Formats: sequence, C-alpha cells, structure tokens
Amino acid sequence: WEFISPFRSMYCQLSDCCHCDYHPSADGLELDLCRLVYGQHLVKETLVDTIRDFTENPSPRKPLVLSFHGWSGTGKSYVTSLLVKSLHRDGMKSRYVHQFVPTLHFPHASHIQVYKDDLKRWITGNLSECGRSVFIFDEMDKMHPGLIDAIKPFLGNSHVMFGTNYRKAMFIFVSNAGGDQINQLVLDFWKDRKDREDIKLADLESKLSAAVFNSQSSGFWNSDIINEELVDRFVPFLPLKRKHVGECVRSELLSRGLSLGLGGDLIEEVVNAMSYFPEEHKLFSKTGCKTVAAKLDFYL
Ligand SMILES: Nc1ncnc2c1ncn2[C@@H]1O[C@H](COP(=O)(O)OP(=O)(O)OP(=O)(O)O)[C@@H](O)[C@H]1O
Repeated sequence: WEFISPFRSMYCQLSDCCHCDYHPSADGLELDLCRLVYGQHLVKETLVDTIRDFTENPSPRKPLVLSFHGWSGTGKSYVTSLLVKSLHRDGMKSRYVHQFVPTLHFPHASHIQVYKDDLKRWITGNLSECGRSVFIFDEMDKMHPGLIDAIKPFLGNSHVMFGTNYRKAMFIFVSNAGGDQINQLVLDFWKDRKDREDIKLADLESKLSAAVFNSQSSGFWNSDIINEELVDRFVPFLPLKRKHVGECVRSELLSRGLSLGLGGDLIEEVVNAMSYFPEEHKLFSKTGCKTVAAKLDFYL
C-alpha cells in the first residue's frame, strides 16, 4: 500500500475492502475521548497510548486484547464505539467489526461445543478476510464459563496458526464484572479526601483480573485467557458522579440542538431525578448516564 498510496483514495472510492475501511487515528480517539467522555481519566490514559502503540506497530507481537469493566451506564459501549470509529471508517457498522452478545448468539448452555466450533470457524474466516478485524464480546458476565477459551489460540503470540494476519486483530471484552471493586476504590478515595483523578491503573488492574477469574458468574471464570495473561489491558470505568451526569445532560441537550441558555434548571432537574448510591452518601449514579436521554424526554 505504501507504493500505491497515490491511487489509494481513488481505489477506495470504488471499494470497501479492509485496507480502505481501516484508517487508524489515535489522535482522533484522544480528541473524542477528551470531548465526549466524562469522568473516565483511566480510560483516556490507557486507551490512547495502547491504541497508538498497537496501530503504529507494523508487526505486532500478538493481537491487542482489551477488557472493559465497570458499573452500568459508565460508558463502556460508548467508548467501544468511539474506539472502533477511530480504527474503521464505518465504525460499528463496518463489516470488519464483529459484535457478539452471549444472550443472543450463545443462549443455550447445552450447545457450548457447537458454539465453540462456530466461533473458531467464524473468527478464522473473518481474519483471513481482514487481519485488522475487531471482535467485541459484550456482556461477558452472561457468557457460559468455558466458551470463551475457544478463542484462546487467537489471542497469544503463536506464529504458526494463521501466518501473520491474526496478530493485527483486536479483541474487546465488555462486562460489569469488577464494578464493585472499582466503586469501592473510588469511594475509599472520596472518604480519604483524595482526588479520584489520582487513581492509577495499577490500583485496579490486578483486582479486576482476580474478580473475573474468581467469579462463577463471569465468562472468564477459571479461564486460561486470564491465567495465561493474554489480556493486555484491563480498563476500569469509574462510577459517575452528579457533575458527570450534568455533563451528559448538557451534551444530550446540545446534540438535540437545544439551547443551553434554557437548560440550567432543566439540567439540575434531570440530575436530581437520577438515583444515587451508596445510600448514605448518594455519590454515584446508579445507572451512570444511561437513562439521561429517557429522563430528558420526560422533562422536555
Ligand atoms: N462517561 C461517559 N461520558 C459521556 N457519556 C456517557 C458516559 N457514560 C455513558 N454515557 C452516555 O450514556 C449512554 C449509555 O452508556 P453505555 O451504553 O456506554 O454504558 P455501559 O457502560 O456500556 O452500560 P452497560 O454495562 O449497562 O451496558 C452512552 O451512549 C452515552 O451517551
């Protein structure tokens, strides 16, 4: 592609091949995360450098494996879509981005062997079409334990399995697992009057890995993927406070083309209408920013 790059844009107007769809931009991701995502300093710090290093490496040692953790509505799916958009032109709609939802794609525990075979075949097929494929495994806490280990051979640095192609792929696991540990740490920081921005990834990484490995309701329960340290980054999403919810309301108003001049009281009303925990301090939104749009509909 280096040699024919002058012809690339012309060619890509006529084609939607993998090379044309793939246009990584760590700078674009950084900008999006700074502008659009609230209260998640660890996500920004971790993802931008990781994505930059991975996409700029012409020959990665292994595929990039990310695991997103946190309470509901804190931005895991949202950040996934921003990340994917920074890699593939068509974002989540790209034919090189594949999302698996256990309750939809793997509903029956008794069919686990069939699912394992299908999954391996599906991933092999897609990697041979596009080495830069992205595979997203949503709701990992609802996945039958054992199933995910079927994809273990794709996540390591074996050089024999699929030539070089598969080492440029990306795998993203998303779950609520570890949310309690994350929330407890943020609460402890608050009680100690420490800034939540001072929380470091190292404070949480091993807690998250242990939480998913030890929980019987996690798709990673006793998984070799965790045991053999095939996950490159555990990415914690912190619980959102009232001010973050306010920012979500403000951005929702803007996205609907509504004037913020009218919005001061309205923002306050929506923020107050959300539920907060823990009961005695009411610090964090129970649903993050997830229900902001629906609440706003009610007040408009
Ligand atoms: N940290 C955030 N910054 C800005 N907007 C956010 C944030 N978190 C959530 N939102 C908003 O709330 C919506 C719902 O969030 P999202 O679906 O990403 O949550 P989630 O963490 O994936 O939740 P769940 O675990 O329930 O699937 C997003 O589309 C976005 O509009």
